[in-house]
Amino acid sequence: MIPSARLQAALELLGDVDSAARPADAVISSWLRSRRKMEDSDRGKVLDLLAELLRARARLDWWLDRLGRSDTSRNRLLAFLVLAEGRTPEQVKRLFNGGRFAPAALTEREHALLVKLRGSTLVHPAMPDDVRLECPDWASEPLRQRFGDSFETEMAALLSPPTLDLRVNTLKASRDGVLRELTDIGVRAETSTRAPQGLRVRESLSLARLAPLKRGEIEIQDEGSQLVALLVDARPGDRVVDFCAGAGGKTLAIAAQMNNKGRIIACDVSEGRLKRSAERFRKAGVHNAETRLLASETDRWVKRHKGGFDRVLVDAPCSGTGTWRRNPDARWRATQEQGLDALVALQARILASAARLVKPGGRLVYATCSMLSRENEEQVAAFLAAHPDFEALPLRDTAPHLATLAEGDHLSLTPARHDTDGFFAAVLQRAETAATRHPAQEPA
Ligand SMILES: C[S@@+](CC[C@H](N)C(=O)[O-])C[C@H]1O[C@@H](n2cnc3c(N)ncnc32)[C@H](O)[C@@H]1O
Repeated sequence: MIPSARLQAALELLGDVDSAARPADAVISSWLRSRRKMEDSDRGKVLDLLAELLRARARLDWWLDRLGRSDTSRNRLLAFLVLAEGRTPEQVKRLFNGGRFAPAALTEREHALLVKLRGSTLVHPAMPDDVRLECPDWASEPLRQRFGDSFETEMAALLSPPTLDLRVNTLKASRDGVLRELTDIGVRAETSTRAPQGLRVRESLSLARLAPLKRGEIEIQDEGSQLVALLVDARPGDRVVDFCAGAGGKTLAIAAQMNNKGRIIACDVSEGRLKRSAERFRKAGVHNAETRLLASETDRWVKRHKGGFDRVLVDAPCSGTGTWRRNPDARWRATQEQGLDALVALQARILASAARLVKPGGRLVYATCSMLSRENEEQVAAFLAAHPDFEALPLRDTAPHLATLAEGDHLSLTPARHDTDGFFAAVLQRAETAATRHPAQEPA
């Protein structure tokens, strides 16, 4: 594919992402399905460029606004080519040449824009900090409060490209075996530092090269997400609920921990996601998982099964602030759709309802991929205040090998500190019944 054709493909894709109500990864999946014949390397280059454009959005729009231009996809791309890639207006003109697969030829006004931008870079001294750091207004204050002096470092880490992390599915393969296979075909992979079944790939590659992925022997899963699934500490034979299972990423990891023994129920309010999870269970050789579509968090199924489970994971819908490396568009989407207040209220309702499923002595794990205290520590504190039969178990006790990843009692991961997505997880235990805790006091 010639460079101008790749630019045209990136421009079309950016236009689709900008105009869609769906997250960028859903738009990209549809686009990939319609471009099956495109060479892997071309696809990779188009997607890398799209990710760069999405990561630079606030800075590009700042420049366009300063120069009195509208923030169209085309203007963003033009500005990016000069500001981020250092191209001259003449070079851009040669790419935007109106050829068969190339972007339409530059207008005079567009050429003038390029000339005004020539010699500048993405960042300008007059740029407000939040623009420079690509931090949306709604998240700036809570993230500054959360990180204090480390705010800039954390924001900068969220602008770096994400790592490709894999989890080896122990139902089908061993980590050593998969690592050997990947190394043999020249993939630069290494074992994860903390997740026992994790591998990290240190290069940008086409997933088509990963044969174990096709065979269901590995899943793509951030190391942080793998650690959250580990905290559920599900044992073979347990009864487990994954309350917000989505497309089953954590359900798969938990089913493998359970060695396919016992029962895990993947619940969600999204039928589409649950369908995808069921397909993934089949591919991964998971036999102990089933899906349960809920009408809402208070679906009658929850009441009917109260006190029935050893482990309940609530991987709550959240602002996704911890995943901005991976989903740069989420910054500009999260609160447009729901608003942080509404999300926090929903999390509280989900947590309270799902807690009913936990049996005495059982555990409730509350997790988010958010880095905002309101969705994390404050949410857990409010839950504990309203549910005196639950207590928080310190991470140093539930997972001593992960103790250094704790803030207070809970797991707290950030891209800058741990080179994972941002994750939070709290392990909450329901008290045993008085009868089990104090058998001596039972009436004869
Ligand atoms: C963070 S995602 C889950 C990701 C998934 N656990 C994984 O590891 O791939 C949150 C999920 O919560 C679901 N959800 C939203 N509202 C819900 C509710 N009221 N009850 C249960 N699940 C809900 C969403 O559909 C979404 O799939």
